[in-house]
Amino acid sequence: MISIKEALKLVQSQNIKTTPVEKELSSALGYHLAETITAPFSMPDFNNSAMDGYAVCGIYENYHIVGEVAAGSTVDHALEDGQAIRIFTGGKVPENTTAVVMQEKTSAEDKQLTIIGEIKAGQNIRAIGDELKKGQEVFTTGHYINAASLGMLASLGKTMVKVYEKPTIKLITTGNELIMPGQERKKGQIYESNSHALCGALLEQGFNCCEKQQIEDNFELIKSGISSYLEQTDVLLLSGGISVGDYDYVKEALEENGVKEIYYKVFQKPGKPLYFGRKGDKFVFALPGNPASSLSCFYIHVLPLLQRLSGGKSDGLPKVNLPLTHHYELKGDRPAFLKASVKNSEVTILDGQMSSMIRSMAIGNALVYIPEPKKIERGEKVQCLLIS
Ligand SMILES: Nc1nc2c(c(=O)[nH]1)N[C@H]1C(S)=C(S)[C@@H](COP(=O)(O)OP(=O)(O)OC[C@H]3O[C@@H](n4cnc5c(N)ncnc54)[C@H](O)[C@@H]3O)O[C@H]1N2
Ligand code: MOO
Repeated sequence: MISIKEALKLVQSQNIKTTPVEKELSSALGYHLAETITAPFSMPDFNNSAMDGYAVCGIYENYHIVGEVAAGSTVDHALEDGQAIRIFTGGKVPENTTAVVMQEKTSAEDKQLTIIGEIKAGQNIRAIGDELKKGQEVFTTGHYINAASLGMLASLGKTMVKVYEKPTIKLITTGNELIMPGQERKKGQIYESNSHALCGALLEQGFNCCEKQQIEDNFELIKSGISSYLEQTDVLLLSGGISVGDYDYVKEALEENGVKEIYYKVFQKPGKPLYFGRKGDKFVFALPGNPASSLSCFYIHVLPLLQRLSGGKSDGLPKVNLPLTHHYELKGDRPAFLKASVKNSEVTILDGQMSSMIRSMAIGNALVYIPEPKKIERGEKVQCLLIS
């Protein structure tokens, strides 16, 4: 059995292959850049008005109005001393403009403009290069494309960007006791739920479960299920059948498929019988079947690999240290990831910590990591992994 730190390091140290692809900007949300972006022109690349008002030349109380500049007008204007021009937000500021005065601080009659209050040179002018200079680095390789990045890239005139492809992911759930929601259930059977939680977690984190299947506890069926999925996917996830029971066939079926074990069993709760292996460029995680174990193992151990495979720089869920709202004692012997709720910059460890219990995870939004069994006082800071 290895420690959590060792397990994470083993994932982190894998040689991986990332694939750069060209994507249209409209479908690049959630990807990581596979190129460095530099500004092809300054932003803004013409001096423009930050207000609806008047561009004025010189600092006076009265000006002579000589015309108008609407946003989008490409006509070149030049002001002379004592002249003003009507201008609108985003409009190109004429040559020789001293400042732009917002409409509310002026009064205009015929061609005569009177200023109310003081004018400061340069006011309300968005100058060339204020945000970016031509040639300046905008984003580096690995940058995560969020909504604002799409806006930034579009404002630089980009229609295509080079991003890292995301890994393809398939999921096999195993267990004779599992039936599908909607089917009639007999005592001894339960509804298969892990695939729903795992596919949801994948989506939540920007990945897709391309295909999933449920296989009964039958060695040959599990072996051939693994074989066909492994051929077509970058990452194979399995749930259940990875412990030591007589019907736990997953580990052996993976071996028979030529998957090399990187680790098996992590000293943690939940998720002790976690398996990680690889075959060539393909990675396999066999997650323990208990619902909370499989989902926590996904967030803690699978997500960092998926992030690396998609060219990202993050290392799993975001982490913060927050004070606990109550006293807590971690019993047992294993380091634990406890289902918790973060609210108002504090964290509460929830009831229902057993590996079979998923409701506490559903109503919570974080996992609290406690590295060893101990008593923790109210107000003491603990590490929180933020799920949402
Ligand atoms: N003798 C030992 N028994 C167990 C050990 C151990 O060390 N020695 N470890 C326990 C721990 S810890 C875990 S976690 C589980 C993991 O076992 P498996 O990965 O083999 O999972 P299963 O036995 O198939 O299932 C466990 C549990 O979860 C339910 N389950 C499974 N798949 C699903 C699904 N897709 N949807 C909903 N629920 C699912 C299943 O019915 C079982 O109740 O092993 C312990 N045992
Ligand atoms: O590791 Mo298991 O997930 O404790 O029940």
